[in-house]
Amino acid sequence: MHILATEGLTKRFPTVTAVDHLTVTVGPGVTGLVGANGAGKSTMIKMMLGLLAPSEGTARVLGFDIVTQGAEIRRLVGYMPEHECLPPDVSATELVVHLARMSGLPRTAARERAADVLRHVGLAEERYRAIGTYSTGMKQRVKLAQALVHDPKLIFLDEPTNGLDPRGRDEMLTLIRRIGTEFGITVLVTSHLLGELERICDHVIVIDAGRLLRSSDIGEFTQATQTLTVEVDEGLDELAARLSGDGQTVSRQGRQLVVKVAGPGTYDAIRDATAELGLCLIRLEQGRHRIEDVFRDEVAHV
Ligand SMILES: Nc1ncnc2c1ncn2[C@@H]1O[C@H](COP(=O)(O)OP(=O)(O)OP(=O)(O)O)[C@@H](O)[C@H]1O
Repeated sequence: MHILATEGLTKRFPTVTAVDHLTVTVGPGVTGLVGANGAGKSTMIKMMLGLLAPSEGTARVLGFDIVTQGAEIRRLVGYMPEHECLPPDVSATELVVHLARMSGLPRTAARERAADVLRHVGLAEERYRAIGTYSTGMKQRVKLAQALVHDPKLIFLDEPTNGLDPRGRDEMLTLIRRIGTEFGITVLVTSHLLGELERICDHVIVIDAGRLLRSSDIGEFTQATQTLTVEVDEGLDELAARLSGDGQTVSRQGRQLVVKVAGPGTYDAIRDATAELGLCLIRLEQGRHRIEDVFRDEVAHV
């Protein structure tokens, strides 16, 4: 079942075509929309919300037409915008309760629902403090909470990890994955950082200059390769020499060795070599294609 489907969707601004004949579908689960800055991700989301009219083409979100049924779509969809847009003088609780009331919830239900979502996104006592005093990570959580408060079927998250430090980024990604799996809400999340979506998405759509480069399940992006990545605490050069001498094809990548799998004997050779050299094996893992590799290769072919 398609949650969202576009057909030749195009948006032209006076000097740039932001979205260019995009035909794509999104199903349930967590989908990543990936592209460099300016690729057209935010423009695409604004069209999906019925806030920006397409120049050409059509699209349906949850079965509703984006041109004529924007209000129906916004009733069922949550939106976390990219840019800072929160009023500094009110608390997270006040803002989220207010937005719950605006979406039609009675006063008591709005309070309860706001408390629930703020707890889910990890805002505790600070939710009573003015938003102007929050860190970037806390503000991102408030933006996420307001996107969830009316119990949407689908949410659009525009660069939710922007401005976060590595730990905040990690926590936000875990939260997004939970929203997709535990709450059963379909998620479309954008990022210009290709690698970070690998962890949380079921499906990835890659766009470049408004055009579709690729739309695939995550497994197809990160298929197993016929290599093993080996990491030891020290003695990497010794190990490389020993494995090469043993007839294995070995290359060094930073602090790791990449060993071509010639057959089951490759695993034995690595085990025996590390044991005989008395090295401490930290990692032995099957190599995988990373989204970055796929993206780089496909952009190179455009
Ligand atoms: N209202 C507008 N008027 C004119 N040009 C616009 C407008 N909105 C976006 N653009 C242009 O359209 C292109 C796509 O912008 P968009 O914001 O959709 O990209 P993006 O992939 O979301 O990137 P970013 O993460 O940097 O926002 C850019 O060249 C941008 O300058």
